Parts: sequence; C-alpha cells; structure tokens
Amino acid sequence: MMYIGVDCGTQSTKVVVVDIDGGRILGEASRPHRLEAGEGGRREQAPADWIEAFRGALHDAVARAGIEPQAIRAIGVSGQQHGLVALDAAGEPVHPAKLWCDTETADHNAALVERLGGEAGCLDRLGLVLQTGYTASKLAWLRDARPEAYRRIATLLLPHDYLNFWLTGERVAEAGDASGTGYFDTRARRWREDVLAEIAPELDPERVLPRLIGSREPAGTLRPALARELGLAEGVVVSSGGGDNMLGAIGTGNIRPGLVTLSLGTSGTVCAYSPEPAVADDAQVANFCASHGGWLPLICTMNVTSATTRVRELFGLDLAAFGERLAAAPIGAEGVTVLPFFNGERVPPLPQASGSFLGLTDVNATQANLCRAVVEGATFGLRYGLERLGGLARDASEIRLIGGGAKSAVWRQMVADILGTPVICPAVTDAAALGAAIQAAWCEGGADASLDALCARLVHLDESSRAAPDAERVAAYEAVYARYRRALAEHHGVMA
Ligand SMILES: Nc1ncnc2c1ncn2[C@@H]1O[C@H](COP(=O)(O)OP(=O)(O)O)[C@@H](O)[C@H]1O
Ligand SMILES: O=C(CO)[C@@H](O)[C@H](O)COP(=O)(O)O
Repeated sequence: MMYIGVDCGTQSTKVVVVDIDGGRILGEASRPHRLEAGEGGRREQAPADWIEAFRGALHDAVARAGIEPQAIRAIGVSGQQHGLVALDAAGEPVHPAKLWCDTETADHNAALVERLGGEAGCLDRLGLVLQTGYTASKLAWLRDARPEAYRRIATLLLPHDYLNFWLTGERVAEAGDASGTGYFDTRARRWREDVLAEIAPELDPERVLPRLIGSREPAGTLRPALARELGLAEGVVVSSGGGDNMLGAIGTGNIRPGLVTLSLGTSGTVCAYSPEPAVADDAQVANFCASHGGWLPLICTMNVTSATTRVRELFGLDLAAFGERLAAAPIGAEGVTVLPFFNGERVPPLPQASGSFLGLTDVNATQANLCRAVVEGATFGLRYGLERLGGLARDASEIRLIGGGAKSAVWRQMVADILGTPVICPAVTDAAALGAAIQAAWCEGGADASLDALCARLVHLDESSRAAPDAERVAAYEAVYARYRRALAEHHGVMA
C-alpha cells in the first residue's frame, strides 16, 4: 500500500513515496521556493509557489518510485509553522504569506503580549507566551499595514492548512500546527476566540477560524478534478497533516518520551514528546501540541542553515568546499565567535537583533575559521535552547538529527559534542515528509492501524551517520560555549 508525504519547508517542498507493506521509501524529490526578503525583517512567500513546487516534487517522486500513481491511497502534508495565509471569500490569498521567520511584526507582538497581560496572561490564556514569528502578530500587522487586504479576510489558515485546502477544498486545522497561531489554547486544544478578538476585533471567529479536526481525522478527500490532473485516484484521503516539527517528530519515531528531535533546517528546532502539556515557567519554551496526540515542547532558533548559507555564499563556496573549510578549522575557530542573528532571533528572544562576528584578528580571520564559527554559533544557540527545555531533553538517550545541515558529518559530530548526547539521522532525506506519509497511513488505515507499528516499519536509521560525544571534544566545546555565552551577555544582555 502506497502513501505520500509532503513537507512544505521554507526553502523547498519535499515529497516522499512510501510502501507500507514493504516498509520501504520508494522515491523522494524536492523543488525549491522563492523567498521575498525585505528591510525591517520582512520574509514572505507566495502560496502559489508552494503549489507549483508541490506539483513538481510529486511528479518527480512518483517517477522515481516507479509506481502507478493510482496505487496511492492517502496523502499527508507537513508545513513550515506559523505562516499567515489569509484567504478571501473566493479562496485567494489577500496578501503574500508572512512566514515564521518574518520579524517585521516585533512591535506588534510586544504590544499583543502586553494586551494579554504579559507573560503570565499569555500562559494563562494560551499555554505559551507569544513570540515574534507566531501568526498572531502577523494578523495584527496586516490590520495596521494593509487594511484593504485585511478587510477581505474570510479564512485564516497556516501553510499546511492551505495545501490541505487546495487538495480537498476543506478549510480545516489540527492542534499541532494551530498551537503556533497565538489564538489557540495549547492545553485545552481549542481556539481562543477571545484572544483572536483582541488581535482582530473586526473578524468573526466563527467565520474565519477553520474547523478543528483531530490529528487522526482526514482533512477530506482529493478534489476529483485535481485527482484527474495529478493522475491520482479519486477518493484519495488527505490526513490532518501538521506543522513540520510535529511531523518531523513522527518521522523520527519521537512519538513517546525519551528521544529528542533536533532539526538543522532554515530554522533550528529541538523538541521532545510529552504526554502532558508542558507549561514551562520559561517563556522561551513553546508548549506546542503534537500532531498525533500529546504535546511537543519545542524551542526554535531562527538562524541555522540560513546563517551558514549566508557565510558560505559570501565566500562563493559550494557545500563541498564549505564542508572542507569547516573540517580544516579547529574547535573554537581560533577565537572567532559568531552570534548569527542575521534575521533577529526567537530563542533567545531578540527579534530585532543583528549578527556579530567577534574576536577577529590578523591571524584568525580566515575563511575556515569564519565558516566554522558560524556553524558553532548556530549550534550553541540550539544548546542554549535545549537547556531551557529541561529534563525532557536533558534525559534523552539519543538525538534524532534532521534537516539539511544533518547531511554534514562534521556538523553531526559537533552536535553530539556540544550537546553531549549521541546523534543519529534517519535514512530518509526529509523526516517531516516521512512523518506526514506515516500519519496518512495511520489516518487511512482505520482502527487497525497503529502509529507505533507504522513508525517501527518505516523509520529506518542511517547507522553510518551515528556520532557519539567524545570526552576531550566535549570539554573543549564547554570553554567555547562559555565564550559564546559571555558574548550573548555582553552584546545582548542575555544572562540566564
Ligand atoms: N552538507 C551540508 N552542510 C551544510 N548545510 C547543508 C548541507 N546540505 C544541505 N544543507 C543546507 O540545508 C538547507 C535546507 O535544509 P532543509 O531542512 O531542507 O530546509 P527547510 O526545511 O527549512 O526548507 C539549505 O540551506 C542547504 O544549504
Ligand atoms: O517556526 C518554526 C517552529 O516554531 C520553524 O521551525 C518553522 O516551522 C520552519 O521550519 P523549517 O523550514 O526550518 O523546517
């Protein structure tokens, strides 16, 4: 039985075709997206680009799988979290989607947090503290900055909800991705219409909020005309889908406590499954719901491969040459420290920060050291975040490493040494797409399908990617991390 998983990331859409009976990944493909970046932290994408990338990647993945597309039984969609896809009554976006990494709305977010009663008020009403990047402040910004577009809003969706809408015609949402809107109570798993009313008083919550469905419920079935166009069978089920981090957790087998999934994508994320809502006293921890029931407390940093790519491109290096420079420099990059906040930062909460290269001298200012220092800086940011997640992450036996950066052996070893925990990657290229395919099979399979059994069958680990922490390197990185923390304190006042 064949299933398809789709992951609409920041840089590309990836599609995977899986065969449940054989426990095999049959085909994978991806197509890139354009990102509109502007002054003041603007980061937007046209939802039509996601559809175009979806079509192309679906075509390529099915061709690589060498299967008859009519054999596909269900599709699951994972998407970058938080992006605001506001549709008009005809189902057209009223404005390009403002993305999770857009920091133009930092002032709106600060005002909203205050209006909700500060951090305590946010925790009380939402189960988490609003961060710049969550959907809420994008809506507040649209109201102020683009009133004509705002007036036409008929539905508020997230990127994966929008792809589900395109596939099925249904305007629905599920708890995992809805957690990141900022108008959803993550403990009670329900919309907070009163909070939406504080953000956008003119919008009728009954009308604009999509219908909430359970993680195991279908969003709908493929629209017949689209099924014909894509060469798929009529009646193909589309599962609820979810946020990319939620489906990345499923695709790495992180569906019970004990593991950590760490993503080196455009963003960096660390998350651990919890059967209980984890309302932390630390405002930086996002108490998100999982997309298979339960919760997925998470921290997210905004500058990971976006930052490393920036430095790589400044030097005109391809990925192989960048990897060589990384390996050539010693731990600590001979004293160079990078605070890679090119696009502001979410954890620590510095949405209006900019990046810094520190400690440069005539001797250490080499390509190799600068490449190494930006990768170390991005990884130290994740350690800072992991420390905030507390016991759930600290006690994990293994880190399941995903995202584009996980392809680098040097970076994998660095994660193991900086976090002091063994690391392994899944065999599939995009774990969120695999998680989406697994969720699709779980949804379509009815009562007999078990998520544990599906993960056991389909989540294969790449033994050759294993990296164990080495005591000498762990100690060396401790000193470099202390230097990074001093720089954070000195330049941004981040002490805790
Ligand atoms: N070997 C590598 N070393 C470092 N970065 C890499 C490597 N391979 C891919 N990447 C980077 O990974 C990024 C894409 O990661 P991905 O997880 O697909 O992003 P997203 O899901 O946010 O779209 C790109 O910036 C790419 O340059
Ligand atoms: O904002 C978050 C999580 O809260 C990001 O993790 C986005 O979900 C984007 O993910 P990638 O494109 O980096 O995979």
